[in-house]
Amino acid sequence: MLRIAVPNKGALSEPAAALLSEAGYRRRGTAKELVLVDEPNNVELFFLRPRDIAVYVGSGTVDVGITGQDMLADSRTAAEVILPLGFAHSTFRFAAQAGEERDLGGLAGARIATSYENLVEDHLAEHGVEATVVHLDGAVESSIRLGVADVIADVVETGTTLRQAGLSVFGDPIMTSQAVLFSRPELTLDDDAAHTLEVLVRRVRGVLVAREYVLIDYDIPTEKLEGAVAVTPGFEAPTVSELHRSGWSAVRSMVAVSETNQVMDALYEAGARAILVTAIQACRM
Ligand SMILES: Nc1ncnc2c1ncn2[C@@H]1O[C@H](COP(=O)(O)OP(=O)(O)OP(=O)(O)O)[C@@H](O)[C@H]1O
Ligand SMILES: O=P(O)(O)OC[C@H]1O[C@H](OP(=O)(O)OP(=O)(O)O)[C@H](O)[C@@H]1O
Ligand SMILES: [Mg+2]
Repeated sequence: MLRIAVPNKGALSEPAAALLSEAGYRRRGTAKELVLVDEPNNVELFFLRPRDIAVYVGSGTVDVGITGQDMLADSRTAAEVILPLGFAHSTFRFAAQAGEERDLGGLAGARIATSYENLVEDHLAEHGVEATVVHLDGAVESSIRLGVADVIADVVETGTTLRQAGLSVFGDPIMTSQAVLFSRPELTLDDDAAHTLEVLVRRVRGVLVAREYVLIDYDIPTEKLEGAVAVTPGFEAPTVSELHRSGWSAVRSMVAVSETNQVMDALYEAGARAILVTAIQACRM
């Protein structure tokens, strides 16, 4: 069986469970269930704190895991990213009270509060800045007002939390992050587990593609086909069939969800009609 570490709490937990469930794996019944054996799929899921997942995977007790790249960096565990998972997108940034922003050099001697101590220390060391890192478990945005730090380094997604605390970011992002499926470097598995991992990766890729792409169908006068096909090249090539009306063709292709409306407009202008968009339920690429 392949052993997979899955986040049990926090921002990663629900999207990770949803992704695995869409990929055909069993969902746990309650948040109290810590281990789940999914016999038909040959996997054992361990629900662990996202911060600990790098430790388990790094030590080899679990084969692969899902966590955030920032947490992985903070764990200082040697890891190999198998697949970025397209959720929990965030940046990791310094922030200070509005008006107190500074450049990286201006951090010398400052007290920096963070839950990602190693990530911050490694970044400071890389840039030759000496500062005091204050470790806090969470809600670090409050630490400046409460007097334990001069600046913070934390996860920023929308920036809402920072704004509400009257803080603003400064300097370049320390890193950008998203959830990833990862293993330890040069993972060796028996044939059975190796095949299960291949299937897992193929299935998850399928879910990501199904989320990011739609199918587009349209009719086009055959003389205008080349122009339209150039707008919808698809992955390999679009499917073109004859319409039961002389001089017309029907085309089917995959298009990125984010570009759907621009593509439909461009197709219409290129002479396409009956342009239909359909969601992809599942796929194997
Ligand atoms: N608001 C958010 N938007 C996007 N990604 C986020 C957000 N908050 C956290 N993350 C990402 O989720 C991962 C786990 O962070 P999370 O906050 O869930 O862990 P934690 O702080 O240890 O747990 P908890 O918040 O439950 O104490 C990190 O990779 C982080 O970048
Ligand atoms: O930029 P935003 O969209 O506001 O999101 C970022 C916030 O989300 C996370 O907090 P979380 O809810 O995990 O609380 P924590 O600080 O206790 O970890 C993170 O630590 C930031 O505080
Ligand atoms: Mg958090």
